[in-house]
Amino acid sequence: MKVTIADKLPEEAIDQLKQLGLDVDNNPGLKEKDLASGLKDSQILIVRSTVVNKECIDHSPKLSLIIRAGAGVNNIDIEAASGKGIYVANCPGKNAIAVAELTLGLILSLDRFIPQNVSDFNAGKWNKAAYSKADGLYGKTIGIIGTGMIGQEVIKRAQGFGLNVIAWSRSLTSEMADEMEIERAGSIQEVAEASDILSVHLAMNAQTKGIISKEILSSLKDGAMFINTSRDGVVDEEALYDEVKNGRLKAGLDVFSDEPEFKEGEFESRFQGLDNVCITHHIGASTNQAQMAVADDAVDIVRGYIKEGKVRNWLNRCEHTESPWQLVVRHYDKPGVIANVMNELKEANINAQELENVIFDRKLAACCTIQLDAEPSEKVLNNICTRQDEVISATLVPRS
Ligand SMILES: NC(=O)c1ccc[n+]([C@@H]2O[C@H](COP(=O)([O-])OP(=O)(O)OC[C@H]3O[C@@H](n4cnc5c(N)ncnc54)[C@H](O)[C@@H]3O)[C@@H](O)[C@H]2O)c1
Ligand SMILES: O=C(O)[C@H](O)COP(=O)(O)O
Repeated sequence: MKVTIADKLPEEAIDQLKQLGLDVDNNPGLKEKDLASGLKDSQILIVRSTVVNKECIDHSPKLSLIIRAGAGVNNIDIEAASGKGIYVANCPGKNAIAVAELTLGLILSLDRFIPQNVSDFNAGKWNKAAYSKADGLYGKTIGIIGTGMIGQEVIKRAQGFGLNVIAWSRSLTSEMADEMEIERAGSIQEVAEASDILSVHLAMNAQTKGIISKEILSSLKDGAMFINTSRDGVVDEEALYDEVKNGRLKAGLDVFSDEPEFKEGEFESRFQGLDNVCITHHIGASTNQAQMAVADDAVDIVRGYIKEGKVRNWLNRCEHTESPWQLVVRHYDKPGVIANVMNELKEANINAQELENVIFDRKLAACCTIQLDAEPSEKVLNNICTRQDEVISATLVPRS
């Protein structure tokens, strides 16, 4: 089995994949356009931020599993993968601490002018007067949008700095907020109005696109900080640019819309040269600790897939099949039994949506559970049970 790696993974992970007996095509320089021509003979593709588009999926006949070695999966066309029966999985939480650490770094940098301090020092300029105008963080309020893995790690670190925390998240309950010792807000707007610092930690998807709108940004206090280490698409970047250009807000960003696809080289951004903006190179996840943790997780997903046929962190599984009926067939474990059951269902024009077959100790008998899109008639059930040398029992269970 062949695995293609289209981003940089630690050597240890490459070795572990080889030890699993895989043919490893380690090609970290591959870009979206390279992948778009397809992977002719790879069954598994591992990426970090490299885009896996529909063309890649349509032109990769053997591809069966795509792993995002990281958290955000907006670089993968999941809809196209689902249409071709390709598993998509990610490695959630493994880089959350690293991103939280960077988030605090951006906040401290903006408050204490750390990048400008260093850059002036290196240029031989001493400027204690200008750089003694920091406000300090203690006792201020940070607003957290999205209390997932990263949001929660940011909360702990912010509390360590003596910041008060107010948060909004779609699934944040009062009990959870009490446990985290934070204030729970009813809306993003409410968080923005109360915050000296607003930090966003949402996944990027159709519902969160532009969720940090012009109105949200304009309801931040004068001089407030806006921090984004999630994805550029969650914020109205035009509005953000206006707010930082006119000097009303400060921004700490690890993600922005014209982020280069290449790893090293010249580039231009409208955010360059603004003193109230601190931008890093999408390095939230790029500590050794996080990269090792993510890579270990990716290897473990591959291991589970090739050894047990199971995909951990499987993202594109249909959670709710409409199958109203479940057929449980206990049967003798020999060739053709399930095929005969399926044939009876096919004759009755009944579709089997999900199927699981498990085998008992002694390897004589097995149990097959099949989710059906329609109710089989008595006649179909009788036909299945008639093969007494194959079927022990067939029971129809309505799924509620
Ligand atoms: N800068 C980096 O290097 C870096 C590293 C890791 C993750 N990230 C980004 O940060 C994001 C969050 O990562 P995480 O590990 O905390 O993920 P997570 O899955 O634990 O949290 C995601 C959060 O987004 C919220 N969310 C998702 N869909 C939503 C919707 N439709 N409406 C409202 N809320 C929604 C969830 O409720 C949750 O609070 C990732 O998706 C990724 O884009 C960036
Ligand atoms: O979603 C993520 O995990 C991050 O954005 C990390 O991106 P990277 O793997 O390209 O560093």
